Amino acid sequence: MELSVKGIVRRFGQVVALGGVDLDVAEGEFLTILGPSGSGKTTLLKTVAGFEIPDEGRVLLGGEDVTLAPPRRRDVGMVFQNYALFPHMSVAQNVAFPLEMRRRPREEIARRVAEALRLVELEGYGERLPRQLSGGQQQRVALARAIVFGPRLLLLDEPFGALDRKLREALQLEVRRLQRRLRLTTLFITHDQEEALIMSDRIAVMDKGRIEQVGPPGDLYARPATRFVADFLGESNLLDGAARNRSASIPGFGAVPLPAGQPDGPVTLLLRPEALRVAADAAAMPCRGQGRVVETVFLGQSAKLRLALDGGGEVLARLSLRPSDPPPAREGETVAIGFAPEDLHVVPRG
Ligand SMILES: Nc1ncnc2c1ncn2[C@@H]1O[C@H](COP(=O)(O)OP(=O)(O)OP(=O)(O)O)[C@@H](O)[C@H]1O
Repeated sequence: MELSVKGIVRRFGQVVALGGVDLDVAEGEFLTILGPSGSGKTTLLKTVAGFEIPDEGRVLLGGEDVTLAPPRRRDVGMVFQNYALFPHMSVAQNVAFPLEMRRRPREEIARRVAEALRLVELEGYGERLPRQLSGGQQQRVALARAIVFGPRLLLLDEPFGALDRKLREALQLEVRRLQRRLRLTTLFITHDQEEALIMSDRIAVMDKGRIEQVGPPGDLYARPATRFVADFLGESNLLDGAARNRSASIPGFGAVPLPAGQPDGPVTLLLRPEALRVAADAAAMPCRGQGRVVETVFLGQSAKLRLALDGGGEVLARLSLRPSDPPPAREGETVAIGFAPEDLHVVPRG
């Protein structure tokens, strides 16, 4: 493993910011830490960077224990939300800074700075000052500065947070391409689940100083290990029912079949909104109920329907639409709702 975090505990007085975190990041991997505000993401990143010393646990980089090593000894490149470029230095001087610190020869600095600026598509911007650049360009300079010295690990803490949506999407893809091309081992922090799904090889979902689950985006989305992960990553219907003899009775839908090995007792089932069908499309589905359309939201390529179930409770359906499709249902209308049992996922814990 390029980066291994083992049993990290960090307390601030009564607050347990990190409550025993284990994490491995492979060489060339893009791993995202996703979690709500206050879950401990930044504290974890700072511990890896060397700005925080943990109360317990170890940080290994390339097999070497760096838990107590100062940041400059760790060979880690970093980009934060708020640019943090040196305002009085030109773009080229900003990018050259890590190489100057390492006392690299002048020709090497010139060559590497030019190459880094080319990689972030800012050739010809070397003489400008940061304030003469847009927010997105400044973040690209910060990225060039973070990679110019060939770091062993790249740390990104909400680097697109201050940018508008269009620019953020463009930079997300740009960073991803660059990261793949250079095979940079990357630890990325965000609270934006969509961003995590787009960027990552794997996602680690954090809550209250702990990692709830780690896995590829598709796995976490389809098979969340906890209620928190199911809820935090994507939109979800969490249906509480009672399991008995490989089926569960769910209010509004009656008995639905469960996978083998499911013990009897209370069970929480995840049903993603896109698994639901309504009105005529529901007829062919093995599991069916009925509900009243409480709200419809048109989203262009899809529509979102909030439905009040006959048995009490609500579910959210997401229906994909073709341009020629009529509206799927009107508010106030009562419609059939259906789904296939293989789209149910039993949420294991919590
Ligand atoms: N220096 C500090 N002193 C006291 N408490 C701290 C300190 N740094 C972090 N904390 C607390 O530790 C917890 C985790 O904070 P952290 O900044 O790591 O969360 P986060 O997930 O990065 O949040 P955000 O997304 O809002 O940045 C919070 O409860 C925070 O208030």
